[in-house]
Amino acid sequence: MQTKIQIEAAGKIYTDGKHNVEALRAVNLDIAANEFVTLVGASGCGKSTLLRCIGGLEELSLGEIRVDGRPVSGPGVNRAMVFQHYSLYPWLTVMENIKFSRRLKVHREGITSSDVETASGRADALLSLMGLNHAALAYPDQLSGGMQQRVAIARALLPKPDILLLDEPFGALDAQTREVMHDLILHIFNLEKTTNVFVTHDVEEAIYLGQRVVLMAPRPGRIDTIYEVPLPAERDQDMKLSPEFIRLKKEILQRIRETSGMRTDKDMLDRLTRQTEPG
Ligand SMILES: Nc1ncnc2c1ncn2[C@@H]1O[C@H](COP(=O)(O)OP(=O)(O)OP(=O)(O)O)[C@@H](O)[C@H]1O
Repeated sequence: MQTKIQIEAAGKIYTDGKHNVEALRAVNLDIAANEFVTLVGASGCGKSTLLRCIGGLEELSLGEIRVDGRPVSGPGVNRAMVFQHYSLYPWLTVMENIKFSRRLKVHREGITSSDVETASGRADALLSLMGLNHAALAYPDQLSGGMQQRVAIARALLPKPDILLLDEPFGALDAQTREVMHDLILHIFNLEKTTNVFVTHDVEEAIYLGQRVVLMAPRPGRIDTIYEVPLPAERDQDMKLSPEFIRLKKEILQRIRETSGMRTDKDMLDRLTRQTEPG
């Protein structure tokens, strides 16, 4: 098993000069090439921070992240990010959006126009893969949320990244569209052989997509538990009804509740009832 991403004693402290927030403490994690890892945990446990540090959008305060053995010191074309908000350019068509990063690089890094031609072939292929051929000339505001996110994913895949970093990419979509997107993202993962790190609040999504689910805990942000997902590599929606799936979902949800520092509903109800009882 070849290690793709090594996270070693990673720490991140945000400070505004007066207050410090320890967003990550002593995070250690190795992610193999062509592995699909999902990150879950209570709000504020550092999932997005960790993803942004892998992407090079944020600098660690302590420790190191290496990709292919080389320390991450900023963003790179080998690591593409997809966010919850599609961040498409409203004045560009679908196809122009997909090719946009390539166009920018022509100016910035002296990529030749023949590189751009090759990218155009790939852009066409990605457009079909996403089922968006009919929408190539449409503008983002003419598309549904699911279609916009497919454009954002195609744009991220255009430069053939080895690593896809996804921050709640389906968080704004309705349940049916999410299911379709889950199968699409798994299909792309198998085709493109990327290494995926996927942040989500949705435990079911984390289990369905991930080979491992990394549960993080807040204050300070840290890894609490790593779960191997006991499902066959080839997923299908019916697996969500299997006893292993349901058992793991329960276990992870329970642990998120325990680590979130919030009281369980029953505790809270008992307390409220006591406070409102007369005498
Ligand atoms: N730019 C920033 N400046 C200061 N504090 C920050 C910044 N970004 C994140 N934080 C803090 O760091 C901690 C971790 O935040 P982060 O967004 O990584 O968590 P998360 O697990 O992704 O949360 P959520 O699930 O709510 O999106 C939180 O306490 C957050 O308030």
